[in-house]
Amino acid sequence: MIELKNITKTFRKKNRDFTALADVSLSVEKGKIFGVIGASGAGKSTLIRCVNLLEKPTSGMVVVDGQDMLSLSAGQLAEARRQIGMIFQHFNLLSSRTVFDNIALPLELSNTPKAEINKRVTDLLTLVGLQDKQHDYPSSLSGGQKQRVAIARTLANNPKVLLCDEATSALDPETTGSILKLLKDINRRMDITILLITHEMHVVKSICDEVAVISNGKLIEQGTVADIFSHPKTDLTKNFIASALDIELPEDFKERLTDAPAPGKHPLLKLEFSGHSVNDPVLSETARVFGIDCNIISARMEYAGSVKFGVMLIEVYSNTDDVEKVITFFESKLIKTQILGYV
Ligand SMILES: Nc1ncnc2c1ncn2[C@@H]1O[C@H](COP(=O)(O)OP(=O)(O)OP(=O)(O)O)[C@@H](O)[C@H]1O
Repeated sequence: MIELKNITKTFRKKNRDFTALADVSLSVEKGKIFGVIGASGAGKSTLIRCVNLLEKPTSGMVVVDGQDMLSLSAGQLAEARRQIGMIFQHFNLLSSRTVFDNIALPLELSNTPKAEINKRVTDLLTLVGLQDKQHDYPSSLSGGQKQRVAIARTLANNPKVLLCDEATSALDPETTGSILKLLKDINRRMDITILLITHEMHVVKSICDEVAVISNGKLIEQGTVADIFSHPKTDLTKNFIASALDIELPEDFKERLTDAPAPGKHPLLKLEFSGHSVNDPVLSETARVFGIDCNIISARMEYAGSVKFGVMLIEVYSNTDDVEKVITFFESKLIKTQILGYV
């Protein structure tokens, strides 16, 4: 449905050429959700804006639903863009129009008959769960409600593709979850292909089928979410995954945590499981082999396909010498292990 082939984009900055995208190629199959993740300035916005030619690539090819976008006339491009919806971090609603009228706008612009507009907008309001807000103005809505209006508005034209430019970055975690669920629902029910950009791996983990990691304008890794999560190759990808899995030490432990060992305190270890880790019952083996008990303080284990990955914080009931043996044992199972301190 979306194909970017060898896209390069250079900007002229202070009389010098700056390469924002370098030879980027990606392909999104119909009906899939594809995420592009990267840090600030990596080139994510430039990349997604190349799909509907809000940004014209310096070289390369953009094909959407079989159409070579760069070969279209202005009229054909306007028509093609109607098939490509886009939502933004800051919603871009018209403050002088009600919720209903914001959603109706694209239909008015395409001269849709009034009765049809009423029916379509009412259906869309139901789809995004905002029937009771139709007469309200954007200023009285929460961020999540504003994004629902923006989603309904972009769906009014029945697009085949939805581009999401950091669509949940301005929202709190709970609202983010509900918007991601809505996007997944739209993808499934309406068979809309979604390309999203984000700097948050949990967004990718929640709804994407495939992911590409962008750094300095280059795609440095791409594959299915299961593959990338279970076998990340680059440090950047590993860091993004770690941020999606990060777990907090409970307050009580934070207060008691010291850097140095002390009588009566136990080492607190952080174990990181990746797709490379051996899937053995390591905690019970530790107890059996070394006679050392472990207490799980906090854990977050996830599965990508059949591969387990995640983070676990454990308290080890042993003296300092013994803990080195335990760490060596975990490392032999390819579980990355670190002493966080003593509690
Ligand atoms: N119109 C422009 N003119 C000059 N440079 C630009 C232009 N647009 C983007 N850039 C540069 O291209 C690089 C990539 O920008 P882009 O906005 O695509 O990054 P991003 O990954 O979306 O970042 P963020 O998450 O902070 O929005 C940046 O260094 C930016 O300064």
